[in-house]
Amino acid sequence: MVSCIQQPSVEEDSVILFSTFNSPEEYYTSASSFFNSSPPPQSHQLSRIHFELSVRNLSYTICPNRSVCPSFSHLMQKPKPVNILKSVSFDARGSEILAVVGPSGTGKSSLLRIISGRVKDKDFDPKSVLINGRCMASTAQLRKICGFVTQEDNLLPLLTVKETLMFSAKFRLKEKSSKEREERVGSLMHELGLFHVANSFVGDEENRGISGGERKRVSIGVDMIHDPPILLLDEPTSGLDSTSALQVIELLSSMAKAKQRTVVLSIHQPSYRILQYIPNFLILSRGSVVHIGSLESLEETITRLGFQVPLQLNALEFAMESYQYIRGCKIQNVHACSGK
Ligand SMILES: Nc1ncnc2c1ncn2[C@@H]1O[C@H](COP(=O)(O)OP(=O)(O)OP(=O)(O)O)[C@@H](O)[C@H]1O
Repeated sequence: MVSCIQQPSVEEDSVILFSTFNSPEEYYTSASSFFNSSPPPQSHQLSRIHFELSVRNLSYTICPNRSVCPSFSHLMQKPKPVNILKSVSFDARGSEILAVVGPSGTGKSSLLRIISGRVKDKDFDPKSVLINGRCMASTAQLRKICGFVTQEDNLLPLLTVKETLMFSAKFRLKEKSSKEREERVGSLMHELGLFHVANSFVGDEENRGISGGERKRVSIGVDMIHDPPILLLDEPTSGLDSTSALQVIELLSSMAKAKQRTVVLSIHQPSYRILQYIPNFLILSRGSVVHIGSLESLEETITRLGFQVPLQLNALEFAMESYQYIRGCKIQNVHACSGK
């Protein structure tokens, strides 16, 4: 159900905010019927729809569950609940990349899995995730709106790139005709720069196929086939050489801009060139937010705390290496990221 639509003004390049929807298709259909009133819909108008992702006071605790043989149970400690995320709040805007960074085991993957709806409803409160200001009702709703690219790709080595995307289209675009699915796969391959390898096997470590960067782009395509407005990626550059990593981030940045998509990704040690494509960072330390904002604002915070970033490091590297020192300098204004 779309409950609130603001009249768009194309001339003013206005942002259209929809409050409630059940899926991207529903959203786009509503948008197009809205535009249908007058004048007729234009693709550039539809592409202006923004989805702002907000997270408010998100906490996540797991109680590890281990089933043991009763005769050994007296030897084993009862697992304690693990508090993985603590009151995490941030905003991610459409058309931009927000990078989640932090030391290993700090909760980056858990955060992305939760927002993408891959965690059971009973384990967290879906209401702590808001899209365009409206609380999400369930993880099922999140799964429909957010595409999620996991760190490990789950591609079938003996399928070609085109077959892989057609396979995903068959499951995720059930209501479309095969011609429409073929068209969607074609435009996606074009968008992802995969046309030249359309008929190459994906391959794996044993059967050499496409390159690592191309595999990553295929994985992104598999989860983008239904054109989700919010795209979450867990370490999309891991295992890639610096050039391929840069290509993936460049691609995500241009896709975010072209279709007003909201991109949130986790990343380890981004290179200087990659940093140019990421306007905002969310730094996590032991499940808590220690900084949200641009690299420049991080630098300012570090200086304000009396530290100096060494010449050979950038502010992010310094913050990551000395995170225990900057813990506690949480920037309270969660709107810093969205410039509100
Ligand atoms: N199912 C689970 N059972 C027990 N502990 C878990 C479980 N899932 C996550 N954790 C713990 O939660 C913490 C955060 O894990 P998470 O994978 O989110 O971290 P991360 O920042 O993505 O790490 P990395 O950068 O190494 O991938 C870790 O200490 C991890 O051991």
